Amino acid sequence: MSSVAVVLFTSDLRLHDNPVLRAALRDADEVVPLFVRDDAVHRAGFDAPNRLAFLADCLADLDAGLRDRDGRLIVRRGGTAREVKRVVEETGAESVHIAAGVSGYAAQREERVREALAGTGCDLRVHDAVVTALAPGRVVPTGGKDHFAVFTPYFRRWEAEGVRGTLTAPRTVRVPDGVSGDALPDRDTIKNLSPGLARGGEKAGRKLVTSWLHGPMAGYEDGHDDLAGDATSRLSPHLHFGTVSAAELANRAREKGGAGGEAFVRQLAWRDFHHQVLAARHDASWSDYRPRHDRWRSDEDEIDAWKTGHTGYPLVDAAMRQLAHEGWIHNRGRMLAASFLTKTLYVDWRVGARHFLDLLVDGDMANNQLNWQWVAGTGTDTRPNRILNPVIQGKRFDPDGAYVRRWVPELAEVKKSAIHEPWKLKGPDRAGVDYPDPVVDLAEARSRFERARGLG
Ligand SMILES: Cc1cc2nc3c(=O)[nH]c(=O)nc-3n(C[C@H](O)[C@H](O)[C@H](O)COP(=O)(O)OP(=O)(O)OC[C@H]3O[C@@H](n4cnc5c(N)ncnc54)[C@H](O)[C@@H]3O)c2cc1C
Repeated sequence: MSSVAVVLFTSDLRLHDNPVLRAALRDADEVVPLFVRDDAVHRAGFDAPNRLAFLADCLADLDAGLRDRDGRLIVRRGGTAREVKRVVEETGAESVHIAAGVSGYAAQREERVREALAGTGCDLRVHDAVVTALAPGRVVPTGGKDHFAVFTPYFRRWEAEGVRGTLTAPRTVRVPDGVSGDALPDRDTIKNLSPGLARGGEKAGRKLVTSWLHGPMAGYEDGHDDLAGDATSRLSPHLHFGTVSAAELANRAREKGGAGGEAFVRQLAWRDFHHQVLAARHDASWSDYRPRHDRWRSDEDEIDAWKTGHTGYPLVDAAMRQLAHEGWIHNRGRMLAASFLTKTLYVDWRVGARHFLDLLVDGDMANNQLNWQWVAGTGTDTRPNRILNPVIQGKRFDPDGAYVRRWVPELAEVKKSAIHEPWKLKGPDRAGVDYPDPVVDLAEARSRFERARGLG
């Protein structure tokens, strides 16, 4: 009789460089490639339409890739532990393989699967360095701490440790007969999608990687902050869903080398850095990593102006409108939008993080929550009280105003000298522009924040 293993796909929706799939294929003659659409994700409001649509693409592509290899994807809906147990009982599987996750949800899911399998004779095997390039906890600071709280020393150790080797995709995946699944989710039935949403799937991800490595990555060091140039990889949703492997990407970028390659690999280490923080501190998803005793403001009109891109600060508004349109924002735009909400308006970072999670196609517990905390000064930033000024940021990172004009069409005709300060326009020039006055005065907002943090 053939032996069977289950591969429980989670944030690793790929066939290339997938240690989970490879290990299952080594263990058994036949493999059940399983994805469970867990009701808990829905209950937590984490299946936002943009991510659900991207996920639908990923699952369809994974299924197609498996079919090319004589297999298929089994999708089930319900509780993950219950569905895994059912598949184990139906197939007599002797092992279940899963990637180690970093969030509280992932830890709980793993625990529930372990409990469900207890007494069945089927082992749970958890694989590291699947979701991240380097496994969380693989490098730790001297002195007994379980994670790094500062990026630079982490990065030194990350680089010295090196990333595991890349694995090839399997040629054949034999799936036992008679295992039933639900229909794949249908992207076309998902409502409230951002109109400019990217397409998901491993094929799309690998294509993007190849064109990135052989082209724009060379200019990444100089160009990564140029908002209008849009010269970053846009690989974040693929890394989030695991259609692109972080380890393989780091290896390939390193091989390609150059200043662009090095700068890009450093960003992948930032991703690992936030993941190792969350793995050690699940509470940092929604609680201050370093409490500053903030007594946040909550003005609904101001929050609404921020969400809809009507704060009167062009660069903030451009970023927020890009979010609504694409479900994605350039990193510089994310930093500015988050600084404006948490420091200029002095609104709780959780309000902003929730809104980003509702729209971002790459919305991710580690990267979103910990970057929000970093910007809010409740996280790992060693300068927690810095405030980004939207006018200065605009002049520096969008000097011609091309990014603002792209996303805030009301300002399309405004001349370069006033594009980041349209309130300075006079008479008919101002009257002809249907754009709000600033929601807050920057100097007053700065004093308010500094007082609140006990600095002034
Ligand atoms: C407030 C805020 C919220 C954010 N929310 C998310 C999120 O939900 N999901 C997410 O993937 N990223 C998030 N980021 C990090 C970063 O903005 C995005 O990863 C990046 O803009 C994605 O674009 P890219 O793929 O073109 O990045 P590139 O510049 O091409 O970088 C390559 C990869 O490195 C990683 N990376 C880059 N910058 C960071 C960073 N600061 N922290 C962690 N990883 C990084 C990402 O995986 C990215 O895809 C957030 C940043 C801020 C300031």
